[in-house]
Amino acid sequence: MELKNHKKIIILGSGPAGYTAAIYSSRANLNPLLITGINKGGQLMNTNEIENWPGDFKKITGPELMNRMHEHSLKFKTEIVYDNIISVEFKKKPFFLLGEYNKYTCDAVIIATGANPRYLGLSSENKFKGKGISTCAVCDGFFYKNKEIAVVGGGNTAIEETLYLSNFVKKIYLIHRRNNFKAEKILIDRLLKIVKTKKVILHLNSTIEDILGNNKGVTHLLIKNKNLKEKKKLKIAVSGLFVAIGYIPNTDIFTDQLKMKDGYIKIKKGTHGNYTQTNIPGVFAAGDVIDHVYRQAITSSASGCMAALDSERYLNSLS
Ligand SMILES: Cc1cc2nc3c(=O)[nH]c(=O)nc-3n(C[C@H](O)[C@H](O)[C@H](O)COP(=O)(O)OP(=O)(O)OC[C@H]3O[C@@H](n4cnc5c(N)ncnc54)[C@H](O)[C@@H]3O)c2cc1C
Repeated sequence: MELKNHKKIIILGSGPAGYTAAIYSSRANLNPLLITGINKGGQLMNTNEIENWPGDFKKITGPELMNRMHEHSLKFKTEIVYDNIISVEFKKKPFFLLGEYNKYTCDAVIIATGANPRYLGLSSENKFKGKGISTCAVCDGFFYKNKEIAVVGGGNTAIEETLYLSNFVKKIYLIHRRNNFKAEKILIDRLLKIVKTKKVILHLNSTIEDILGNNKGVTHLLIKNKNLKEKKKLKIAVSGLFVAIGYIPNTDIFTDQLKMKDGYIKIKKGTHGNYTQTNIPGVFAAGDVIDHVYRQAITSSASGCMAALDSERYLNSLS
């Protein structure tokens, strides 16, 4: 293995948070190295339609947007390498990162390794990803105006997504495998109010057995109620399914190094709000890897910018 040059700053991840951090760090003359990870471009590579990136009101695909971020980072001379980090040592200085192809050392690091939505695991789910299957109501809900859709899940996210979607879709079938919701009471109360209006139909103790459709996208779901003895499955007509069963932050390699909460990297609170600094000075984190609430391209980019500025201040303090 060739030992790469020591860097002032290394950015892990090539999603909106990583590229934004790279653009800011390069323009601050920090000569950052950005390591893309296996999924170059991040989560947005899986979407064909983005309508909420400010300034891009004409249809733009995820790969187009991420390619532009890549070009933008290169324009300011960010060094970009394709590698996947498999272990890190943050308890000693300089920080050490072991990739599949190379070893790296640096004075500061920005972790922007993102998160991945959890899916149900049905083979039909893969077939309809981006064609009726979504994991983000704020991103895709608008495409289902006045349509009948389903949401699956029983935690805060599922209920929040249902409440959000109920503002513009015609009807929502909320499918949950248990009898009770694992969400905050205030959310459940709001949900039950809408259930009374029949805009939301609950299918509790129920699982999705299959997703049916045609070449245009999802048309029906097959649902099984676990309490009913008969094997008959219910077929409901929907044009979209929002899978809201959680996210898995990409933080396995940091578990014995950094403080975490529910798998997300914990950042310090400061006098002016949240910093992007972790419990280890010099290690910063940005984007979906620290955020289980907003999970948007723009919020990830914004925290990538904050991490770049925070790390610049940190590096200045060393000299
Ligand atoms: C299908 C879909 C559609 C979406 N549509 C929209 C939309 O329309 N609008 C919107 O605002 N948001 C949308 N989102 C949400 C948005 O994509 C995310 O909020 C955003 O991508 C998060 O950016 P990020 O940079 O934090 O992480 P990610 O985009 O998750 O990128 C993480 C990066 O880290 C890298 N990485 C991971 N592990 C390692 C490692 N060990 N070593 C090195 N690198 C690593 C990965 O390769 C990847 O490049 C959508 C999400 C999905 C899944």
